[in-house]
Amino acid sequence: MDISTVNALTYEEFVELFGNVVEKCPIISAAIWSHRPFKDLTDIEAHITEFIHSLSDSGKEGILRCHPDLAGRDLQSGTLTRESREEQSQAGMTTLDSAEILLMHRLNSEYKERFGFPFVICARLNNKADIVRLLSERLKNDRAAERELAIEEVKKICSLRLHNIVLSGIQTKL
Ligand SMILES: NC(=O)N[C@H]1NC(=O)NC1=O
Repeated sequence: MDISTVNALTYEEFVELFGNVVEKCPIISAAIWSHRPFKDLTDIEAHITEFIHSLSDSGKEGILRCHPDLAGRDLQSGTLTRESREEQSQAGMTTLDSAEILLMHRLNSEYKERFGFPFVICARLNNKADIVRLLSERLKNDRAAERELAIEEVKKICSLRLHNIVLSGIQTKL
């Protein structure tokens, strides 16, 4: 799919296609649609980044709260979004043994208790061991630093989702 195809999408088509590039935050694609025509994919990403950075701290934390836990309840009950399921599967979260699931639950709860939002990391860029190590390490950060770090991870997830949509040409959805 080239950029002229993207620029020709109606608002409804655009949100249908890009609505989940930031997990469960279709408002972001709804907002950036009005910035068409986009020069290229990098331009779309820049508008998404600008939107996210313009949010207050509570707005950024709201974005983080839209993310499902890694190896959490949604994964166990099969209610993850398609994108999240694929990402969690790629990071090995779908094949944890019961001790590893318990460890993830314990660390996720500890993290949420401390920061008030879930631990977010780009699962496609990390394996199981990285995730457990970074979850433990990031628990030591202060809330402001952790919020910013987690938002950087949201941007990485978003970038990979965007590239996936455009490069794999999910034309069937158009
Ligand atoms: N909590 C969390 O990091 N969730 C996610 N990360 C990712 O790459 N996909 C997700 O759903």
